Parts: sequence; structure tokens; C-alpha cells
Amino acid sequence: MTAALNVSRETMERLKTFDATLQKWNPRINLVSKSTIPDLWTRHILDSIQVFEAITDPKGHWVDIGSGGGLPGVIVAICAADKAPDLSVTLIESDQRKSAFLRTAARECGVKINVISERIEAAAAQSADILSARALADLSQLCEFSERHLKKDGVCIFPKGGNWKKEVDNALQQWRFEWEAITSLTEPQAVILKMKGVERV
Ligand SMILES: C[S@@+](CC[C@H](N)C(=O)[O-])C[C@H]1O[C@@H](n2cnc3c(N)ncnc32)[C@H](O)[C@@H]1O
Repeated sequence: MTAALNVSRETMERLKTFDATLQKWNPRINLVSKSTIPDLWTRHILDSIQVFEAITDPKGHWVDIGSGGGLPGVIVAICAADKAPDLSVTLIESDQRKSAFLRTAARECGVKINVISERIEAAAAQSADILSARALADLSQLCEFSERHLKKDGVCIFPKGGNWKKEVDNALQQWRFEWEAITSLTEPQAVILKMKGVERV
């Protein structure tokens, strides 16, 4: 799988460092389910790279909420170090031990990340150009988070599982937004949902 990744040598070295750091910390703080470790590169790393790649020419401020083990947040920062060096990356994660992991992973991988160890609902508004969240909440709740942290003309990028269309239809009862679903490379039923113009109905 790693051979299939179209990334520079520097990015590959950083991804390997992330892999090693996550595997070192995982037994203590359960960053990802133990059962997914054998498929870490496909299930988590490639899955996060495609979130970064769903945005053509990322610029400004990328905010990942509920970052947990740095998926996709740290991977976004790693990809950006090579492909979008001016992008600033902020992660919001309320769990203190996971936040400590995120800071360590950023340092070990040699990428600059601002980690906010607070609840998404309580953190200062981030004015993000791009807002991502993976495995955090249903789409209506994510729209609410975007209301606090996304710029008016910003873009949301949410990987979603097989139930994604139902989530879109439910969210559209309370929210207005333009959306596009990009089929996931790692799971044919899943999509990367790209949304803009999110506002309450
Ligand atoms: C299921 S994990 C997903 C982590 C990661 N995004 C991934 O895909 O592996 C959700 C994470 O969001 C964090 N989280 C949940 N609700 C939060 C909130 N309201 N504010 C900040 N972090 C939150 C949890 O601590 C947890 O690390």
C-alpha cells in the first residue's frame, strides 16, 4: 500500500514517524482501535491523505476538530509541509492525553501544529478556511460546530460512512449547504463529503 502513495520522500519519512509514534502511544491511550493496527496505512493514513487531497490548493487556516490520534489532522499537516507550506493547522481535542500525543507527534514528525485542548463548543472561534472532522459526530452536529469555527466562505470536509446520504438528508432539514460526495479510495461505500455555504434554514 505504501508504494501506491504518491508522496515525496520527506513526506513518506514523516508518515513513517507518525506510524511509529502512534503505535508507541496506542497501547496506553487507545488512539485507534487495536484491531485496525494491521491496516493502519489503509484504514487511517491513506484515509486521511485523501481528506487533504480533496481540497485543491489548500490555503489559509485548516482546523481539524475531535482529532484524537491525529486523523486526519496530523496527516494534513504532514502533507501540507510538502504541498502547502503556508497552510496553518489547528487541532481541537478535549482529551488531555490525546492532546499530549498530538503535540508529541507534531514534534517528532517535524511539522508545526497548534493544538487546542478544549471542547469544540468552548474553544475560541477559529475562523477556519477549511474545517475537517473524522468519526466525530453526525452531520447536523458537525454543521453546528462549523457555525462556530468556519469562515462564511469556508469549506467543510467530512469523511462519512455508508449512511452518508441519510445524514445529508437529515441535516438538510435544519441547514442549507452545497455538497459534493467524493467516493472514498479506501471504502467503496464511504465518501469524503465537501460542503460550503453552511447556514441555518
Ligand atoms: C471517535 S474519536 C475520532 C478521532 C479521530 N478523528 C479519528 O478519526 O480517529 C473522537 C475524538 O473527538 C474527541 N471529542 C469528542 N467530542 C469532543 C468535543 N466536544 N470537543 C473536543 N473533542 C471532542 C474525543 O476525545 C475523541 O478523541
